[in-house]
Amino acid sequence: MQPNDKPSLYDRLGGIYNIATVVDDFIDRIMVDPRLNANPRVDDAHHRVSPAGFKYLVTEMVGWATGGPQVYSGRSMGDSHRHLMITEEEWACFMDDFQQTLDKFSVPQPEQDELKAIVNSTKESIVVKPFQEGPVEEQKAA
Ligand code: HEM
Repeated sequence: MQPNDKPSLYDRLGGIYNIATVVDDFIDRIMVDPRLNANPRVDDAHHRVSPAGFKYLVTEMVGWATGGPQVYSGRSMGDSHRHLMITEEEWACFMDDFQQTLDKFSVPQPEQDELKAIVNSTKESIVVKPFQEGPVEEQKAA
């Protein structure tokens, strides 16, 4: 970081220990959220993947996306969610869980806004459009 540059979001969040703590709470929240597990594909995957591995990948991704030294090694958002057929309503529940976690750790508003913008940038790859099969990226490619 140059002396006059604004610190990265990663640094403003307090680095990987803080990020991992927030991800730990968030993943524990979403993996048992009955609103998300009402989708049988999500429920099945939430019982198939290990919480520790899931937390590892999401922590790595958030470190990478916020300007930290981590390099995300997981699958693309399309590849890891396409088969889940996630709806707009489920997306809203996921964001509600996210808000609860951000508030629990009193993440300041500017950093909350930046984190939500990062998460929202993945929405097109994750949420399916109503009345059509397949995620948005596939529909565009078609
Ligand atoms: C309603 C929203 C979402 C739900 C219900 C959901 C659920 C899931 C589930 C069940 C898996 C395991 C899939 C499998 O292995 O079959 C998964 C993987 C993953 N998700 Fe999500 N997800 C959502 C949104 C997001 C968002 C917004 C992000 C990040 C910005 C994210 C990051 C990841 C990552 C990093 C993985 C692991 C990828 C890999 O296995 O390589 N998810 N998600």
